[in-house]
Amino acid sequence: MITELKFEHSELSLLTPTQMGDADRAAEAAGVSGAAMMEAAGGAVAVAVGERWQMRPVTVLCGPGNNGGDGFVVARHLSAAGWPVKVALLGSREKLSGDAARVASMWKDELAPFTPDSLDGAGVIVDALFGAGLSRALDGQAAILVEAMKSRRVPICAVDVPSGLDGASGRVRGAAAPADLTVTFFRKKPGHLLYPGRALCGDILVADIGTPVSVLDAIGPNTWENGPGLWLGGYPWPEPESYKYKRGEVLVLGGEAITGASRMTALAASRAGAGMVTLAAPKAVWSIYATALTNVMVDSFEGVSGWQALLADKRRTVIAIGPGAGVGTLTRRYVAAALAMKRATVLDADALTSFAEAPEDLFRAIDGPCVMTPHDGEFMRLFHFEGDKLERARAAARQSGAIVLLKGSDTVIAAPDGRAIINSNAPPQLATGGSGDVLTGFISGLLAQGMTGFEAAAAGAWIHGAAAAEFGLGLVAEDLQGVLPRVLQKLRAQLDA
Ligand SMILES: NC(=O)C1=CN([C@@H]2O[C@H](COP(=O)(O)OP(=O)(O)OC[C@H]3O[C@@H](n4cnc5c(N)ncnc54)[C@H](O)[C@@H]3O)[C@@H](O)[C@H]2O)[C@@H](O)CC1
Ligand SMILES: [K+]
Repeated sequence: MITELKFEHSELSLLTPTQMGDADRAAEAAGVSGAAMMEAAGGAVAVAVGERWQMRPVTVLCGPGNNGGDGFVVARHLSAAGWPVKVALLGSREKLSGDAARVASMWKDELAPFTPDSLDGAGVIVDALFGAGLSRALDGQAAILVEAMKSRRVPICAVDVPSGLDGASGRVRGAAAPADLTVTFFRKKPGHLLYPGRALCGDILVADIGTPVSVLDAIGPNTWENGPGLWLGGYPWPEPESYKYKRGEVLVLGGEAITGASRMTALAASRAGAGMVTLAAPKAVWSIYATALTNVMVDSFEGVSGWQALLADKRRTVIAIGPGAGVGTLTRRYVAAALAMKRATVLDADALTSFAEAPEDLFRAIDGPCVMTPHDGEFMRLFHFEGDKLERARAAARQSGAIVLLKGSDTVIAAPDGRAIINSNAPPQLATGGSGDVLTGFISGLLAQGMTGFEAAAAGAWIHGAAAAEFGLGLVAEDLQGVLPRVLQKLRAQLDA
């Protein structure tokens, strides 16, 4: 069994705007002044702008808080480097305080009026209106300027976040202009990865502004961006002493009407490294499965008692149900029988939809390690939570007691204890029929080899995205398991390097 990984200090940690405020205060308490961090932040943005764009007129839009303070530092650096710089401030210099007031006083030129005219002639705009301190929807002059930025088609560099983007949820409050480049500090925020925020940020750079990593001790991040750094250390590579049962056996329930889905799940589970994979085929369609599968064993069964007999074999450490299973009472009973074994179980697709009328029955039955992999529609049939994707997935995990992997271009993986991971490597071509069946297989295969549900779901989602990216355009779901070996070889090389 692999011990649960700890990754509080990881570079993949995500901090909400509130946590980022805590981090800034803790950094100050540790002796890094706010002024120094603001200088570092503005300096990093100026360097990023200089690296991305050739010298050209720039308009820096500054807000009334420290995000605006960063803007003044950017303006000073670019101006010193010879760039023609205009600065427009929302509000007045007199209303600025603290570090922002100090850096504003170092800007000796006149301020441009805070109107869309300030954007005239700009070859790049630095958006430093609001960052972590956004406290309400944009309105008035701020909203007018953001709308003007949106309509100008001038490249934008956002400081910390595109102003108006809520760093916690990825939602837009009032308005936000899409940036080409976003430079954020110390750690990313969930809103950089959750849609629509992700699409508004453009390329994201994380700059080190001197925040000591030890500030994370008190904050205790419980949200991460998915990446090998979270689970590669515990990845179940085949070892010389492994034998097939040590690498677990996955039992996949085969459907009667649709036989392709569970076959893809089974093949994906074996590619992901399960020692054995058995497809449980209803007697009536056994021959279809048997002729189509070679490295996957096919066992026929009849009815719930037949299924229970297959489950009775204790070597079958992981059970995967859902792809092509069919919606209805029978699938509900198959799921209940599987959950009663208290083994690692992956529930997908029809296994979830079959409980639309009585989700509580499903939650009550979950008593062992369980991973659910709903897409939005399936999720809404079982859960009725409001909020952003992170909040909904977390609430669902807490209510059901399962690891909930809520699919999408920003897949969220949440654990009942509140931890969550946002996946960010899925290319658009992954949105193709059957790709979910493959994901269920990858996760099952990793569970079979001893990963925990949370890690298996995270690693499964990541290798799924990486396989799609590796294949490129023209992908169909069946291609995913075929390119998995290349993804695994690259991961292995990364580990060995
Ligand atoms: N030590 C620190 O705290 C550091 C902060 N940094 C920067 O500071 C930012 C956070 O600074 P703040 O906490 O001052 O917050 P912001 O500068 O993001 O915004 C807060 C200000 O905007 C006003 N405001 C919020 N929403 C508004 C709305 N919709 N319409 C009009 N006014 C609105 C608030 O009343 C307040 O005056 C970060 O995003 C980052 O860019 C960096 O300089 C690094 C160091
Ligand atoms: K901003």
